Amino acid sequence: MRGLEEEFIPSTPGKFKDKTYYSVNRQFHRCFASTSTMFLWALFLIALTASYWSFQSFMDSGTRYLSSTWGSLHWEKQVRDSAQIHRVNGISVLVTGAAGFVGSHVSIALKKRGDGVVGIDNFNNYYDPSLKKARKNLLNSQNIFIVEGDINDMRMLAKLFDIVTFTHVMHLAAQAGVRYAMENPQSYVHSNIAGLVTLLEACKNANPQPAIVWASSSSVYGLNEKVPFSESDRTDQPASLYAATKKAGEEITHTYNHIYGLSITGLRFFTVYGPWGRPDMAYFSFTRNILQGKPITVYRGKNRVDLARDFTYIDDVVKGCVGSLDTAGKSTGSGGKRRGPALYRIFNLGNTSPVTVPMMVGMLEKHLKVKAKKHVLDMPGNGDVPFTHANISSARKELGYKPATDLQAGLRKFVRWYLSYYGYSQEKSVK
Ligand SMILES: O=C(O)[C@H]1O[C@H](OP(=O)(O)OP(=O)(O)OC[C@H]2O[C@@H](n3ccc(=O)[nH]c3=O)[C@H](O)[C@@H]2O)[C@H](O)[C@@H](O)[C@H]1O
Repeated sequence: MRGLEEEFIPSTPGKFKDKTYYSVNRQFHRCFASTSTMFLWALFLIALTASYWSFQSFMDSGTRYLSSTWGSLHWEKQVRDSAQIHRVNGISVLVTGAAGFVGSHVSIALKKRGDGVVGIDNFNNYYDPSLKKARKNLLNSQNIFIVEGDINDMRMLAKLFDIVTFTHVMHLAAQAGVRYAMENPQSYVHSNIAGLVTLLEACKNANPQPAIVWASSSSVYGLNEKVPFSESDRTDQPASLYAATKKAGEEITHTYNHIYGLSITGLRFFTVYGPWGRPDMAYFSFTRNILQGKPITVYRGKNRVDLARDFTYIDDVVKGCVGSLDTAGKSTGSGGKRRGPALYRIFNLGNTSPVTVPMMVGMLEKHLKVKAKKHVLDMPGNGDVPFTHANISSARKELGYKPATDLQAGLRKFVRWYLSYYGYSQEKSVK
């Protein structure tokens, strides 16, 4: 006897003979109504749905394996290749904020001497993201891979530590800028507090744990009036939310050192400037406005005293960062517990020779060969401090830090880069 399905469902369309069509059709309707046929149809529909879902998941995993998004095999290969160490006793460093100003410079310096470097950056639009993309392209050309992601993404961080045994983390991702904190306070909490804690959690969980070097800020000295600023001076009078989040970062990292044995080095950067710099900073935006014939606003302190900054050239800061990584020692924790004492250090990375803002403008005018249209304004209560001045004796002793570029020479290099990057004719503007 033939089974029902063989009887009524042709294996190949067109096999039915005309003379049997009506009787088959009658039987078909009769049988379709029968319970067993219903059951077969239901089975057929279930099988169809199941194959649709497995096809979908096949397509998803295919995309995962082939694409460059995080977690894919291709992505993992890029991360591993970038983390490869090419020198004896080299280190493998996860650089956060790698498409940023200091991050891009530090990444290149490490890669050049043969260390493994993997970057991470969220490419946010606090300032022109095309500059960050240009820095990224520069890093890619040096075989440094930058993961596009946020330090608040714990899963992604865990994945990175799963793929690579990072010996160090250079944590430079942050919401920067003193005055912007009044416009967007939440962004400081998101990056400088929540993001920092997420990163520290990932480092704490890693086995072995990396040593951490991270960017604090000269702004933690706030209203401190004792000059020059030493690391032991009071830092409990921040003048801006930015400063407060950096100060909080110093306390938070201390707890991770204390409880989990993470090696921590906090670097208080003093108004870092130079080629590939940040467009939101005064020297950068002044250059743009001067070249475009637009006015610049120069703030002035109480009693008409000029504001001053201990402007620090990027190459000097990079040396301080690399020196910190090289002397950081090991983290001692494992399995979420501290197993011995680990270093906790804080260093000023400044230049030790403050320059007033009007003097800085004069240097730019000289290099650009254009007079600035200055509007002098009393400093509004926007989080600014009147002056900064670093005592760098600790960094000199412990890191061999020795700033070598004064503001005049550093701004010349910056202007040269600016004119070339933005397509100005160099002969006309710079000596
Ligand atoms: O050391 C730090 O930890 C910080 O350094 C930097 O902050 P600041 O020292 O404030 O630099 P920056 O904005 O270039 O203003 C310089 C001077 O120009 C004055 N200034 C500024 C703008 C303006 O329009 N006019 C003006 O006179 C202004 O009043 C000030 O006196 C980083 O941005 C910050 O992220 C952080 O890293």
